[in-house]
Amino acid sequence: MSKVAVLGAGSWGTALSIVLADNGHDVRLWTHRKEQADVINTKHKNENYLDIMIPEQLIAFHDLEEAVDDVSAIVIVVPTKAIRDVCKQLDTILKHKVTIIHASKGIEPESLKRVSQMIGEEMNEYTQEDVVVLSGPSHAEEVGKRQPTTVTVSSKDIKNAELAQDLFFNESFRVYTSPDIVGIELGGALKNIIALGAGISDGLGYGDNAKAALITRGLAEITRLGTSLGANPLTFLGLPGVGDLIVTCTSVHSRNWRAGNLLGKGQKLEEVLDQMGMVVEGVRTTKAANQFALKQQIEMPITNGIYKILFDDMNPRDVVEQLMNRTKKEEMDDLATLLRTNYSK
Ligand SMILES: NC(=O)C1=CN([C@@H]2O[C@H](COP(=O)(O)OP(=O)(O)OC[C@H]3O[C@@H](n4cnc5c(N)ncnc54)[C@H](OP(=O)(O)O)[C@@H]3O)[C@@H](O)[C@H]2O)C=CC1
Ligand SMILES: O=C(CO)COP(=O)(O)O
Repeated sequence: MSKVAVLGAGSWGTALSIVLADNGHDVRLWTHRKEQADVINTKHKNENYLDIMIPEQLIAFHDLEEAVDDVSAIVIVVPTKAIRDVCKQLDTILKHKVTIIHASKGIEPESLKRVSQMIGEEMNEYTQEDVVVLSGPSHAEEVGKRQPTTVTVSSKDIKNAELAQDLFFNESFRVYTSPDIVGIELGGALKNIIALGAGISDGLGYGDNAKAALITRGLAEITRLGTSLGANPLTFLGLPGVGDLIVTCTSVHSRNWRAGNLLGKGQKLEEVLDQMGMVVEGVRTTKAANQFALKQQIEMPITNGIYKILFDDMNPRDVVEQLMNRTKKEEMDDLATLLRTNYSK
């Protein structure tokens, strides 16, 4: 059994710690708030994040140096905007080489960097090739209850991905591997934009037809952006692509869907984020993807519409009207070309 530190004691960090503790590992859950570590260690609950009892062998730490002392693997699960800060701290205190896994889903506005790239940039002894991503349709609320869940791990070095697979795999948490880290990271990040859209659609009172259209056409534009950055288009048909799109667009557990739902009901972005109390990654990722799509002339009308609702205060109904009245086109056009090109390689 291994000694593993999980950095980030929100809902996902807590749920992944439970999986690791169930597998018999010595798990240290690090939080940047001392009072939260004390509550977890006395009540064995992380009340504001996950309504579930935490195994007693799972210990929360506030001191990062203590949390990572002598561990063989570190799982980073803070919101994407905190990745660089946490890695900078880690870089000054890590005394030995470990397996680094991350489970965060977002990309950085301006740079469009993926999380493994940010980790590689902030940690001297590591490159993005060393990092493993864990992603897939996996709401913390269900993982914490040991309900059947499947995810995918990926790294440039397949041995690292297999190490992560061995750490997490159990009878209710099935872990696949994939060689396509670019696609796995982008699938997990970009689906949050579409989940905001699905929430907006439900908030407006539209039905299943509209949501199915958003998921399907959303998948098309995510695939377009992903492949332009080097992802394999087939990855978007797997768990971290269509799988994660389905789970986030159709579940009340999703923070992105819930935020979108409030926007669709007429609330403003600031008030929505104030009441969420948890990270809504899709907001920053919409900004990043929209900037990139405009610059590279990649067709992403749904992302662009959601950007206008979030940042230009455009009325969601007007955005839907614009989307529905775009120029007539063939459904498959460039996607068919993408898939054909990939198959013929
Ligand atoms: N929740 C889920 O089901 C899933 C989430 N994810 C991804 O995991 C990542 C984390 O999400 P989730 O756990 O839901 O988020 P939460 O909002 O539930 O928790 C985020 C945690 O990170 C902490 N944090 C924020 N900034 C820092 C910082 N600078 N240093 C240290 N800790 C910090 C927060 O602390 P504080 O309490 O002080 O705010 C909080 O404990 C996201 O990228 C998300 O997309 C992926 C799959 C499933
Ligand atoms: O990524 C997730 C499930 O796979 C969680 O999505 P939310 O952040 O929208 O809750």
